Amino acid sequence: MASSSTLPLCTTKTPFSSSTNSFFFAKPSHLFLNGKGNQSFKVSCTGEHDGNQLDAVKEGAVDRRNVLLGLGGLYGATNLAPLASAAPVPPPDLKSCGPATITDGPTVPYSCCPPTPDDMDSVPYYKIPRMSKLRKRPPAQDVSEEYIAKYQLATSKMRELDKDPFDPLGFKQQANIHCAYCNDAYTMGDQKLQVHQSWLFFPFHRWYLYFYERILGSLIDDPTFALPYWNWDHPSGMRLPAMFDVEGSSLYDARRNPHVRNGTIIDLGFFGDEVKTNEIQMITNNLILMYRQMITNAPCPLLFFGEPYRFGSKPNPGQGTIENIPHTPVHIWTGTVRCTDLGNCVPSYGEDMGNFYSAGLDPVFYSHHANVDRMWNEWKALGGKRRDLTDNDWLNSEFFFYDENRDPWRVKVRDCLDSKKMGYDYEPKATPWRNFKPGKKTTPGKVNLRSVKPASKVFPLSNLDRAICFSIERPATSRSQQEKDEFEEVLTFKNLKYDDSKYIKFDVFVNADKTVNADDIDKKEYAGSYTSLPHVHGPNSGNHAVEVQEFKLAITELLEDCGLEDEDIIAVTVVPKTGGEVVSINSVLIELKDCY
Ligand SMILES: O=C1C=CC=CC1=O
Ligand SMILES: [Cu+2]
Repeated sequence: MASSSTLPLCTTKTPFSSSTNSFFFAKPSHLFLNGKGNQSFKVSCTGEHDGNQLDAVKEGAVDRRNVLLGLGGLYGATNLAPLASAAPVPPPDLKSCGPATITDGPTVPYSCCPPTPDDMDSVPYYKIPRMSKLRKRPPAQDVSEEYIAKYQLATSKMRELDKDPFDPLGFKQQANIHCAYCNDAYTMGDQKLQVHQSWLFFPFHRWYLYFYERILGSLIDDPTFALPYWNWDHPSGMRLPAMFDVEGSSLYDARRNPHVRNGTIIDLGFFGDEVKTNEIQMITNNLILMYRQMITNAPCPLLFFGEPYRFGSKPNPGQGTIENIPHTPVHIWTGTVRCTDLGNCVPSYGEDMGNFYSAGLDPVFYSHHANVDRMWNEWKALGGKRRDLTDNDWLNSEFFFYDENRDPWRVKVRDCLDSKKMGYDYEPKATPWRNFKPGKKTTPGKVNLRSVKPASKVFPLSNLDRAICFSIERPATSRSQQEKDEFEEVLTFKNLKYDDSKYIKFDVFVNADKTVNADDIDKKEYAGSYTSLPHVHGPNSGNHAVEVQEFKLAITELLEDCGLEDEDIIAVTVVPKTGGEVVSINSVLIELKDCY
């Protein structure tokens, strides 16, 4: 599909009072108006893109600078969405379900398509049945033997249904749901559908677990049955829950990394780079990561949920903080790693948990995602600007599932925002990470900026094969609390390019130098990490180059903690952990961004 590379032409018929008023596309679906004070505006954009005539007009009044204007139907060409109108992601058309494409997986064609209803168009919208009693999901490390026996029985009954490979309630068919939605089996317009690396991540997995749990309950005739959550955000849950590690049990999976079996403390940042440290430090690192991903780096909805993903969008627009870490590292830590006979073990899509197509074949997947889902509730409970997105393209996106009666249903994101309304909740467990601000300040005072190159001399960076340290200007200093409440200070890495057949991870520190020990992230200067999984590619897909527009880290709180708020220039250090040699970064800047 030929696509023009220019953005639609927009003109403002706006009685702006001064020449400083201008506008620009800062995100494909958002237009920023640089304006001051109160004023009315009318922006009309006309343009043509791929045969779609665009006519979008938005009127209104703005009352502050840098207003964020969501021009409903307007997209920048980079989004490749139909410019005539924005649209939510529709449910997959099962008739177009095709073979999965899998990296490092089976070489033979692998199908994970579910049985197709006769008439897809007549599949109705699901209505959540009334529940007399909430199902309460327990922390996996605290359940009784009786509960474990019940869960084992339900899972073995589900596995027995595999005797009919087309029974939608079978264990393999249930695992194939994840494969179909993640390994290119479904298309969306002329793109492949992928529910990871975007704002669909949380709602898709919530609906997925909702039906999985109800099917298990129906198999043991217990509508109150609730999945256990792998409580990896609490020190007592930072190991593989014992119930999954009993050989011969229906909850066991032989295809796991051997290190999960001896009660090893999990590394919630694992990307194949074994951190050499002791258990206490690992638990500390894990709690620091949880604090950064739930609090420091996720003050705003899009930073938590992930980037917009609409009808026609390319897959993988960008992941939220929790999908990034700890969700993906838990997958990779649990899945097998391939070791050469020289003992060089690297994660390489290790089944089951480490590969999209097979992750659901490990029963612990559903407990892992139960805790990911619990983080959605915990994040909103933190308050501030932490709330659900209000974009209708998110709210009206849809998925398709079979229920416990083998009936096909369409479901919407907007109907899964409140787990209690869906009939389940989580048994409470302490969240020690809430107050676990990094304690140590590694760099006394300020890094000596005279010995550090400015970002303009370091970027564009052709590869990240070693730690780099650079200085960068801030857009404002000594910001008032009101300004900090209104605009988040964000460190943004622009146009990352890399070979996405590789695992990528790098850590970011503010006001630390290149000698910083990245295995001990209990330091105020640790800002966060970028991670990327190898993405699946079809056969003969050739070049695996991918370009990620932005990687953002919210640093308002970190600057406060490090006593840097009055500095107009700060030092940033980037430490490669996995795959840095194939990463290039075009530029880095610090910007003030509206929290949306
Ligand atoms: O979401 C996933 C991330 C990594 C590997 C498998 C998954 O399902
Ligand atoms: Cu997952």
